[in-house]
Amino acid sequence: MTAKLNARGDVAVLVPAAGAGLRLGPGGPKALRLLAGEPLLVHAVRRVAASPSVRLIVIAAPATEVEAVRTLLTPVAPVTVVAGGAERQESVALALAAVPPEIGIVLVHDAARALTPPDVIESVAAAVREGSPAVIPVLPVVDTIKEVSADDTVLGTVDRSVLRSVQTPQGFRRDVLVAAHATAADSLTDDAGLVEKAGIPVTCVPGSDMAMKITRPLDLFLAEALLGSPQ
Ligand SMILES: Nc1ccn([C@@H]2O[C@H](COP(=O)(O)OP(=O)(O)OP(=O)(O)O)[C@@H](O)[C@H]2O)c(=O)n1
Ligand SMILES: C[C@](O)(CO)[C@H](O)COP(=O)(O)O
Repeated sequence: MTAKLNARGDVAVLVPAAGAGLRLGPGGPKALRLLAGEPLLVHAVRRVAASPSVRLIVIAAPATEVEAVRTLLTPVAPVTVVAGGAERQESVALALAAVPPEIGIVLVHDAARALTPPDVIESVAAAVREGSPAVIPVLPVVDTIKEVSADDTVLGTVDRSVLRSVQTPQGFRRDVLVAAHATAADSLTDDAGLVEKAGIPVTCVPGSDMAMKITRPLDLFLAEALLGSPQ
């Protein structure tokens, strides 16, 4: 059954899903790779659609898979599908262009973080609604972190108490995200980075182990185990 989105919701979620998944190895675009028999994108969109704040979902799909992604997601949730770009940042900008101006809160959420629970999506949206212009879910860093030189000599040990591992969804006031993308001079790995560069404060909220990014082959095994664990 297709999940209905909340017509009274105030949030659009952009789902960049156009990446090749090179680090995952051969097997086609990562968002369409299977986890427990279903594409990662289906897992991700199902959880986004279960978030009561969400009124609109825009997917940036691999350019050759736009129709296939529309067909794939028809039984899952009503979505808008656009062709993504060569870089993640371009895919996000293309999806952002499909958000009507009356939606004031925009979240950007990697298809690769396929198991992110709806409550993380809700807490990011709530923090933007309560007045933060930009919000990111984070986890503490658990390893000791070293700074090293190009020849692998240790230069020093970084104070990890001031570091955070950053997840998605990242949430923004729509005007803040639009301005950050419009003025972006460099390619950055996340959207909050663009907002930081514009001098706008970015607030952290707790992330979740379930929001891990499926990047390497090991991550698929870990995600499959997480799916089977009590959540
Ligand atoms: N041109 C791109 C590149 C990435 N993404 C999306 O951005 C998210 C985070 O990217 P990452 O996990 O690094 O995915 P890939 O770029 O596919 O991975 P790799 O670097 O291993 O190829 C993913 O959902 C991916 O589909 C995108 O929409 N468009
Ligand atoms: C946006 C992101 O998921 C935050 O951790 C991440 O930066 C995606 O990009 P990457 O290509 O894996 O660096």
